[in-house]
Amino acid sequence: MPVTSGRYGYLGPEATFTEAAARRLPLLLGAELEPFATVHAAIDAVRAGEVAGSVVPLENSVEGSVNATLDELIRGEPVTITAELLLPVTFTLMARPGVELASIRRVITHPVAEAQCRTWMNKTLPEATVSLGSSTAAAAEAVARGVTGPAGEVYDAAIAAPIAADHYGLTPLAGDIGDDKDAVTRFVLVTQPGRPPRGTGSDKTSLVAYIRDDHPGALLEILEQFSTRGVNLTRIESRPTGNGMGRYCFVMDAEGHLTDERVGEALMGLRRVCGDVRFLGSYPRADGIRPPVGRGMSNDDFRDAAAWLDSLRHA
Ligand SMILES: O=C(O)C(=O)Cc1ccccc1
Repeated sequence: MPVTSGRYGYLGPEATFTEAAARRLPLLLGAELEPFATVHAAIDAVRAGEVAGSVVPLENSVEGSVNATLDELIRGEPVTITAELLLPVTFTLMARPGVELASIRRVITHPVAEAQCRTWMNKTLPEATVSLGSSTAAAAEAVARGVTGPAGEVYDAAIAAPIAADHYGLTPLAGDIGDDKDAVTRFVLVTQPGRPPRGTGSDKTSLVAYIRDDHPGALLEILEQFSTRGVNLTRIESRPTGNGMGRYCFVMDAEGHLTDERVGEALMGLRRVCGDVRFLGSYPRADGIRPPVGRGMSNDDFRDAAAWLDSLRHA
């Protein structure tokens, strides 16, 4: 059994949006935080027991899922989500002191930031090329240190969090350059599998369903498990399993907690119709929404029905 500690990891280096998210997570208040260079390294440290958990970006309101994170949840040794946090993000273009906006030709940033600043970049710096790095802070650090790209190219500027400019000694050239001013990113705390936090009445359950033998209606079968039990899905996404062309799994977020009868019944249904099901955790919703429970779908309704069946079987 790996040894865990009170330390937590996050997608680094220092001054990433993920660090800001980790510092806002109530569960991690006062915890020692350690940066990791990639999502993979941050989650592998959880698997190895080097840290008690890691905070990673999962999805963005504009760009969608962070595939590096989804793939860690889908493949390899299982880990679970214990908490989520929503963070508004604003982007700043920054360069070494003395570099002028008009002279910028090469920019580096994280893929999520690149997607969100595309309109501004096309309008303001149409000649510039944008390279992708492992995080916005790694991009800022590369600019500050004059790190060169694979073809020896020097990056003139980075798109990163406003605090990254201060942190890496760069000069902000333009602030709030995101196309959607209300963009929000969802971050999750990933830990080793274990008993989920208690249900709060405002919870989400994440899971991965792997199809058993591709066949017509396979996705419908999966969806039916939720709809017939009145469980609303807040997200569903297909990802390649990594085991051959055309093999997909579905990553889903459902409303409710593992201990809710309707969620438990839906999970049992999935277990019957899927090749495999990976439980990715039940945790409090960051938006605090308490969705209404449909008629006949409450815990009491399910328990009452189970007791009735039992009475028939044992009459
Ligand atoms: O690169 C970062 O700073 C991250 O934490 C990932 C990210 C990038 C862009 C928006 C939100 C999160």
